[in-house]
Amino acid sequence: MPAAREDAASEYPVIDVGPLLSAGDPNEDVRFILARRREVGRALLAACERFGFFSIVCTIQKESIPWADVVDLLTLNTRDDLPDDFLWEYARHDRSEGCLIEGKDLTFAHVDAWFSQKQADKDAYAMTNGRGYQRIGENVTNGRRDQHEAIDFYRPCAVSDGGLRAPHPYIGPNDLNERVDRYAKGMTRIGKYILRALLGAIRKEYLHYRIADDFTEDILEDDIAGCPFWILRLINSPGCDSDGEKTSCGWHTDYGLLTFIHATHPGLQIEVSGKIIDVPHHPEHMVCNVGEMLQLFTDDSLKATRHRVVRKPSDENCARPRISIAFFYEPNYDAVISNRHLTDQSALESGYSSPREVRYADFLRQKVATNFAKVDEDPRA
Ligand SMILES: O=C(O)CCC(=O)C(=O)O
Ligand SMILES: [Fe+2]
Repeated sequence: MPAAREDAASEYPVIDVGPLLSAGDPNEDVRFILARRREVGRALLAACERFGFFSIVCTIQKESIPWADVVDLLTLNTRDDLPDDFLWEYARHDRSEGCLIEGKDLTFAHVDAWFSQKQADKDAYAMTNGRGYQRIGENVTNGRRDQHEAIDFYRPCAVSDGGLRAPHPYIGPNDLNERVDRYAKGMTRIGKYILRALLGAIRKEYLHYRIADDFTEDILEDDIAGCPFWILRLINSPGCDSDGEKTSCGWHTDYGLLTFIHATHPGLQIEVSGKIIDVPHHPEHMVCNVGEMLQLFTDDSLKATRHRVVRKPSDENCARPRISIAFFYEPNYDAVISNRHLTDQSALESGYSSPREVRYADFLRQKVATNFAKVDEDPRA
């Protein structure tokens, strides 16, 4: 194993994406602002190539802004253009009186409250067509039952093709649907800023690649991810006792462009160059990882890394349930994703790369079908 890989765990990247989300000081020379953004793009690219995973923080005006506030502020701001000066204004504001928002954000407490209902009440919203509530053991990875319960929400769209698109599942008389929609709106923006920074870095750095003429920072805006599908998955993983580990979610890769995970406790592990790394947990960090569609789009240069979630007796508060909010930023539902925009020239010449394409909706449907595949025992037994 190359020496550079040996201390991979200690080099797990934590990236400040503040410069992408805020224009910064209006009095500052715009060249410095752009240079800072390019630097973030390069850091994101290096992280995606080497780990396929990284954690993000948002610092504005030397202050670390909690993700709940970032997401809420991006949701409130209806401007579509970049740069966005909203967060800069927020950081200048006296926040001693608390959050500016009227409490519409999606918090762990909301998720916990939903899962704390009686089993029969949750079962009333059981999953249909990929959306809705799943009991512990109903989600299956690699033929094994995952030890978590979850609710899946999909981007609300009209059902037009008999596919997985549909309105939200009905999940009971509370405002979780509304909170999910708001969270998704803010997270979609964050996903878009990060993807743009990544594509910009690729164009500058990938001199050894064949880059299609239409490959610009805007390429994802229309047919590929102009109207991105999303899945928001609320997950409750029971704690473990001193008897041993509990696999909340088995080894897998994610399907789409980028995944964002915000969780109450540690448990996420990734496999990098054959080594298993515990993703450092920090309550203010959001974990981000590359999905299979982004790996395909970049001709495998960005990695959809295998990961799992395991509750370990050695982790702090291991007996407590772990709540996670996983936001999957996906391509347009109907997008056809191919590797034609970015081709590793040497891999093409040596026969390691060939043209590939998939229709995202077909890919997703097939993946969802596998996730809830039958196993021998009855999950409700
Ligand atoms: O619960 C988590 O932290 C992540 C779960 C996960 O990897 C997934 O749902 O794809
Ligand atoms: Fe995942």
